[in-house]
Amino acid sequence: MALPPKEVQQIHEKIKLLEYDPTPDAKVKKQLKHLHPRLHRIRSGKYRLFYTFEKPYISLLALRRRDDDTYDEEIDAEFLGGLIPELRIAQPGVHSWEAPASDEPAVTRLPQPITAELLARLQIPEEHFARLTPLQTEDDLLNCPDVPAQILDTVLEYMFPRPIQQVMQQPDLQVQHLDDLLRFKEGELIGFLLRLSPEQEKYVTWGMKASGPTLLKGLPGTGKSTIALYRVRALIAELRKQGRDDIRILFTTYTNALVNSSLQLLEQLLGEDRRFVEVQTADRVAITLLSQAGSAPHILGDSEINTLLRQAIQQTRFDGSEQQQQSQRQTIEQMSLDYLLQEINQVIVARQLHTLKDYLSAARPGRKLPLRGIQRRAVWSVFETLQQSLSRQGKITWRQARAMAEAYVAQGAYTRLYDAVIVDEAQDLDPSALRLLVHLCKQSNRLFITADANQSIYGSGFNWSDVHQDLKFQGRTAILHANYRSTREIGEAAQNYLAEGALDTDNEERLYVNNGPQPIMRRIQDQHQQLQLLVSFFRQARSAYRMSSGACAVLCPTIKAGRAIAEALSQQGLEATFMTGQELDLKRSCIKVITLRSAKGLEFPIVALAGFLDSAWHTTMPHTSSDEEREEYLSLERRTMFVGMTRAMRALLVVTPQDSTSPLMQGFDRQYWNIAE
Ligand SMILES: Nc1ncnc2c1ncn2[C@@H]1O[C@H](COP(=O)(O)OP(=O)(O)OP(=O)(O)O)[C@@H](O)[C@H]1O
Repeated sequence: MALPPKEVQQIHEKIKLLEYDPTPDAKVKKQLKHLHPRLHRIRSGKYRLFYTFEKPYISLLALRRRDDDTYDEEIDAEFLGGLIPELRIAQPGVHSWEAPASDEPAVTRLPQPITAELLARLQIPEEHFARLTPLQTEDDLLNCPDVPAQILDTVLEYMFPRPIQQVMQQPDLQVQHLDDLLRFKEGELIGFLLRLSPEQEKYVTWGMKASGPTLLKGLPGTGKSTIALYRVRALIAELRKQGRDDIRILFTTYTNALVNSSLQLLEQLLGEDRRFVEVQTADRVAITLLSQAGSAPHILGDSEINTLLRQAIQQTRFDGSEQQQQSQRQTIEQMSLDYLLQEINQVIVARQLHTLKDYLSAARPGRKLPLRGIQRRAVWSVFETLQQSLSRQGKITWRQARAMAEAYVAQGAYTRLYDAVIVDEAQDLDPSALRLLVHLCKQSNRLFITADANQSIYGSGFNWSDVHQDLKFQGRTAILHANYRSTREIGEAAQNYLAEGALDTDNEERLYVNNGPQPIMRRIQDQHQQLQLLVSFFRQARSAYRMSSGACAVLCPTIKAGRAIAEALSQQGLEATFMTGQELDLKRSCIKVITLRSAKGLEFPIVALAGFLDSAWHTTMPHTSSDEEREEYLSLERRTMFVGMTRAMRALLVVTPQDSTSPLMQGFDRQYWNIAE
């Protein structure tokens, strides 16, 4: 991007030459076996272009200038670089960055000034010039909150070229025609598409002509969402082949934050054809349908439901003999409010059980606490009281809204069905939301679902075919094994932590493309220690990976802990913002502080899990007297922690309270985690 036009032309010619024949010729093209078995370079005037090749691809890794006083060998060696020295410590123990002295980071000056001319060549919008040109040091660039993270990263990348080890770990982007490189430089092309692995490529079109829907499973970071997006393109191509030009495809994500990022990728992937696709959360689909059906429901918030449920428990009159009534009351009192609400939501409302008889014989997959007939009667009575008070107030819950939308479509009242429906992150969808999506799809073989039960953080899993008879995936379930997001060290440490909370143990075989330092677990005594730790970790990781604050995230158990951490970090000069799931703005170049739950589906290069000091997670368990309920709760929250850990791409720190007795703060094995007090 930063090259002057004459040199661009020259380099372009050299790439053409490679396209024709990349093999070494002992003159311009040379193999650099001593640095890496597959590494080559081609000379182009003062520049060296480094590449690898493997039919049918040539991977262009970097372009380096050779100054008059450097030898080729020197530039090659420098270019290869090393792994990040400070973070590479494999032995447990205190890192250099934890020592108090590291609070005063060494100043690294930029190798050349940031000029307006340079910024223009890098295609950076002029509005940012005034903010960028005065910057002098690496730290200035890393911590420049009012410029978008992507822009800072472009300048950083130019100022501090990455060692080849890091470049090789970055995803491969695919260029269809060489001229696209020039078009990109001129700003006519927004970006390039990711090159999928052959395995992933296969699942983009897999089972499209089968007799039923397809399910794609896989560990975190294996590319499920990516494949789902590429599948949209494949479906459009297929429908076009059939002569269709009025295509309608629905792509659903779990959260609003994922709607935005999926839309951006679809725009890049589809260009004009983006108009054929609607991207929504399943809940938005349900609400839109209900308002089209003429009812604009008033939906209750979470805290309102808890209050109503408490009142319902008080008001419920249980039936039967005195003894039976007493035993029912006891059943309810011994259950935690959360567990009772989940029972009502997941088992009764979501499965649309309309009578006590249905509930008495219902399967309750994933629910560990067994409920006998008399106990189910008790739950049913509370459920009925709750329903009555809801209808008196003219309000409904989210679960009910989804169930109503499903019933509306199932009756055949809605005719604008979709040619294809893609459901990403289905593991936490309400059964009735899933059924709604099944009904909305014209043909069951155009339904494509991705899910990872181990990332289920709201419910306790379900059997697909219990949800809908069309959701039988025999012979149409695929599992992805290669993790492209996290390093092996992070992935394996997270898996080891998860062990007891796992719902799906199919994924024994795990592959990784990236390596890095072991994730870090530190036990702290107070808020002050936590803050010091976070500040040094982010400072050091940011500079080790040369990424701006926008690459960093703190994931917290509660909103309260998140707000406190964001404020404390900002006071220490590390701009940080707490964002709720609704407010999430991934482009902001500050440290994002979010809850563990709203991090679902997202990813960040540098992640810390913190804020457990004041949280119920480490002190108390919910009021409960049964082991089963406790076990179910713990495995759910363990999965939530697991989802948080697996958001990290390169560096992960988990901060836990030193005196915690909660099982959630245990289970860190020294074989996988770098642990110290
Ligand atoms: N073939 C590939 N090469 C390089 N990077 C890839 C490849 N496939 C996926 N990725 C990257 O890996 C990351 C994870 O992909 P994605 O979000 O699709 O995974 P996922 O399975 O949906 O993850 P999760 O279930 O944890 O949300 C993304 O940054 C994506 O761009």
